Amino acid sequence: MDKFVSTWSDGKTLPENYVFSTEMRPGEHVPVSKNIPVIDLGKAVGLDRKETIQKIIEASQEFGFFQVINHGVPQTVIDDARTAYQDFFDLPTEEKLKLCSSDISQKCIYYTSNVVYDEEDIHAWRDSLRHFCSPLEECIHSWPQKPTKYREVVGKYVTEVNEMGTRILELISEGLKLGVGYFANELSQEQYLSIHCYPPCPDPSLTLGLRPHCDTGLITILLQGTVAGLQTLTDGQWIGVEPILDAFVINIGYQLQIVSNGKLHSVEHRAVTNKDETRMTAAFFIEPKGDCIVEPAKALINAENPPIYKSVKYAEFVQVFREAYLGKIKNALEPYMITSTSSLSTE
Ligand SMILES: O=C(O)CCC(=O)C(=O)O
Ligand SMILES: [Fe+2]
Repeated sequence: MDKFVSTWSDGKTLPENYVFSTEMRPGEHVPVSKNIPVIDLGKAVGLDRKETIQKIIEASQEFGFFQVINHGVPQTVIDDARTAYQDFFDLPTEEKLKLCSSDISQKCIYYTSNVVYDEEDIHAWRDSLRHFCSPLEECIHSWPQKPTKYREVVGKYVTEVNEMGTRILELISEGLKLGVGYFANELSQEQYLSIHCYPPCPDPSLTLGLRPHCDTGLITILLQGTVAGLQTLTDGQWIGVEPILDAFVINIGYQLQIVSNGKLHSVEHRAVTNKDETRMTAAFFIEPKGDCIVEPAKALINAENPPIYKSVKYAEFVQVFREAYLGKIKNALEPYMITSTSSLSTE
């Protein structure tokens, strides 16, 4: 089982099946941007609440991304989880391989590049651990048994991060004028965590840690740490998201773009590698249940603002998304757009 990058890489050679096409390669110079808003979530209570909501909505429209500080997730919870992630990836290969699977229905898997590794021509420079988090009391038994503290500390982490995510969704709901608790139902009841480990790479200009994609669900909450690597496509240009220790990067997923009827944007992003340091990130995804029907919120639809997306069953959407991810179709949202190019293609 030597397909895992951290197992075989000597940091000196970049095999051909990790070299992306010229158009996909990240190249050398991508500036880190300070433009993506950093929002103080502590201000979401009291006098500054309205202004904070405004900032979240504007950032979600303009960038599809923002960072949050003063977010209420206790420092010890973040530190302990980070140690647990690190300790997991430091385990002997045989231990990690116990969780190796390409069966995406498994509740906890250790995989490399992409869960559909065998279907890819070019692989991404990354090993990942992914596990479901909802309902926690059921999923937790599938999580790694080693390091021994993993379940306890990551259990606390996902509980806190989910609670913060719920607060952010509540602010978004208020900002979109959808009322209280719009997302507090099956729209947000599926959660999972992906911990990505990007080992040092001999030539970061030729490969990617994670291909360009938009996230499928409502929102993603990423602990990026201090090593840069996340980039977003803004106005046709890739820009780096500034690493801020202990801040969380929030991004809008496709389902929130649908619910907001295109008001909020799910923006393409990718992860690049670097030569010197291992980069480890934790992405927490808040998503609808598989059988949940997602559609533009009725409160946002009127004669001037007709729906621009069709209703879609979330599990079906995820299927289409996987094909888009592998480049089989261009844009996962396209089949669900009411004013889509389908009318043009009949000409
Ligand atoms: O690791 C990162 O910086 C990005 C992770 C990400 O975009 C994802 O898991 O969907
Ligand atoms: Fe993502």
